[in-house]
Amino acid sequence: MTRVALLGGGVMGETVLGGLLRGGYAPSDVVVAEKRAERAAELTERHGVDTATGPDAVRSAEVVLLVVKPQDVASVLAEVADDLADGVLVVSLAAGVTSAAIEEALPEGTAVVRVMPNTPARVGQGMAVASPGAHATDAQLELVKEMLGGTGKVLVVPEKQQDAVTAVSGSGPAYLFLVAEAMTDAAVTLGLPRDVARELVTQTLFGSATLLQESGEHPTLLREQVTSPGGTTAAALAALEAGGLRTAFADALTAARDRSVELGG
Ligand SMILES: NC(=O)C1=CN([C@@H]2O[C@H](COP(=O)(O)OP(=O)(O)OC[C@H]3O[C@@H](n4cnc5c(N)ncnc54)[C@H](OP(=O)(O)O)[C@@H]3O)[C@@H](O)[C@H]2O)C=CC1
Ligand SMILES: O=C(O)[C@@H]1CCC=N1
Repeated sequence: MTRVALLGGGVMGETVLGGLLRGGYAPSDVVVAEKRAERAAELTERHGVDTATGPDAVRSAEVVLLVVKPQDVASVLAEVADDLADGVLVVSLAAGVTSAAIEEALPEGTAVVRVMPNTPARVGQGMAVASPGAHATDAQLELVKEMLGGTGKVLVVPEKQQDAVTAVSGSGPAYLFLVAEAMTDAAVTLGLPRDVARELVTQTLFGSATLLQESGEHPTLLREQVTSPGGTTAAALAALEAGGLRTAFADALTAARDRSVELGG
């Protein structure tokens, strides 16, 4: 199996690690470099992986996964640049940071692939979107797709689309969790017990996403099928439109896209 160094063992680092292990990687194939010692120990205990400093982790790695905050990418690259193995593939999961900026910080010709994952990868239902940098080969892109297979779906797009992708699928789970929270609170306000409200909301989101996925039908059609003339749904949708839901989503995704561009500096 490909030898992997994972730099940054936070929320997304552990999520990707879980996906690798689910996809057939052994804990001995992966070494993690994580700044916080207690967090590194936690990852060893939970997943059985070794931890090391950044330079030690990358020395024998064929693939280096960069999973630190965008603001920390430059410093982590400076830390490991001299220790990268020949022919290494660097895969960055950092929002906003371009493959060109990473290539610039590494030895000439280093292969880079930029990826935007999301947290449903924790349960194997992630959406990861990959874009090859200037020096990544088709075989390296295939390797990335294969490596991320255990996290869920993987799509390849031109890198110029990555800031918009980040706004949609990268940050997207947070919007839907906010909807779940808001619906649950509203259900409690209507008098339902909280555990019942939570189950109704969770299964409704899960069922609706599954229907959208499996039917292949347009969301407008599926929405219309729920909306009986003069009924309850029409009343609710009118209130959501009056509350500016569509504009709020358009503004939210634009703000996320703009922030991604900004993080790329
Ligand atoms: N969370 C998400 O849903 C998604 C995140 N991403 C991207 O993934 C990346 C990581 O995000 P996330 O996991 O949420 O962030 P976290 O802050 O949870 O994880 C980053 C980890 O890296 C550590 N770290 C910082 N510098 C170094 C270093 N030099 N060597 C080793 N470890 C280091 C941090 O320690 P410390 O906290 O002490 O700095 C922290 O534990 C980001 O770039 C983000 O844009 C992409 C898509 C979705
Ligand atoms: O909020 C963030 O910046 C990261 C990137 C996408 C999801 N979380």
